[in-house]
Amino acid sequence: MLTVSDLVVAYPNGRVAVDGVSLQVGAGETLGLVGESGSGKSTTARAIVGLAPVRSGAIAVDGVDVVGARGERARRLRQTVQLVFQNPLLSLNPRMTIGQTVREAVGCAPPSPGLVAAAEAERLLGLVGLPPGVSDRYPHQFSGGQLQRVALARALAVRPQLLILDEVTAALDVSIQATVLNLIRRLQRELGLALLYISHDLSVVRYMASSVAVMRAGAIVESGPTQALYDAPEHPYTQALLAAIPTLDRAVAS
Ligand SMILES: Nc1ncnc2c1ncn2[C@@H]1O[C@H](COP(=O)(O)OP(=O)(O)OP(=O)(O)O)[C@@H](O)[C@H]1O
Repeated sequence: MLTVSDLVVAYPNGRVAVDGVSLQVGAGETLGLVGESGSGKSTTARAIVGLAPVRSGAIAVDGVDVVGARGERARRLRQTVQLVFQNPLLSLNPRMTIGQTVREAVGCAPPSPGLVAAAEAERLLGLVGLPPGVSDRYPHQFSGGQLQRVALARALAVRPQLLILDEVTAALDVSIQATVLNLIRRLQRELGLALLYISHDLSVVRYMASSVAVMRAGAIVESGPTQALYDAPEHPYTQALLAAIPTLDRAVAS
């Protein structure tokens, strides 16, 4: 579903934020991308949706080239891959009700006979666990955890095959974090989505991902199946990250 090969991203100020990254996510799989702040995780995510200045390398989403995509190819990509960020307030239009926001996204999905946008928006808001009757409310009337559900509903509305989640629970309380993580796992199972799950938090990634890539200073230093990598990390950087692992696991499991 996603193949990134030797990706180099350089910002206009000359900063090389991603320097030779390669990774793959198969259909229905979850790859975790971990690393400290500034290691280039978000830049990699932005490059995959065509929002970062790629200097060299290749990115293919479901076989479609991302780099330089315009017109119909860009439109197809916007439908196939969706990106959800840490702060949904910044990405949701404050002047639109959440019903309008999700309905608009439903309109970007491939046409489906008999699908009524308003009913589909209601269904999606229910699917992410929001109570009935919230469609007429505005973003500022929701808590952080609820807004992240709205952002997920909007992303799912276009029926993507690949979802990139960038620090989506980092701003949430630990108990809410656990609920949102479980929601994402359930949605992924039910919808068969491929996930690129980005976080600096290794305990979250262990819970979410079947394989993991560890990023440092723009490069992948180690990758492999989650269990094997956590049990026997080879790179000193991975070992240091794992030594500092927090204790979310119990909260998630409860
Ligand atoms: N628009 C930009 N222009 C110039 N440099 C940038 C830009 N965005 C990010 N950078 C730099 O690129 C590097 C990688 O940043 P990036 O946000 O991709 O890392 P990250 O691992 O996602 O970190 P964080 O979790 O803090 O977002 C950093 O040094 C950052 O300062």
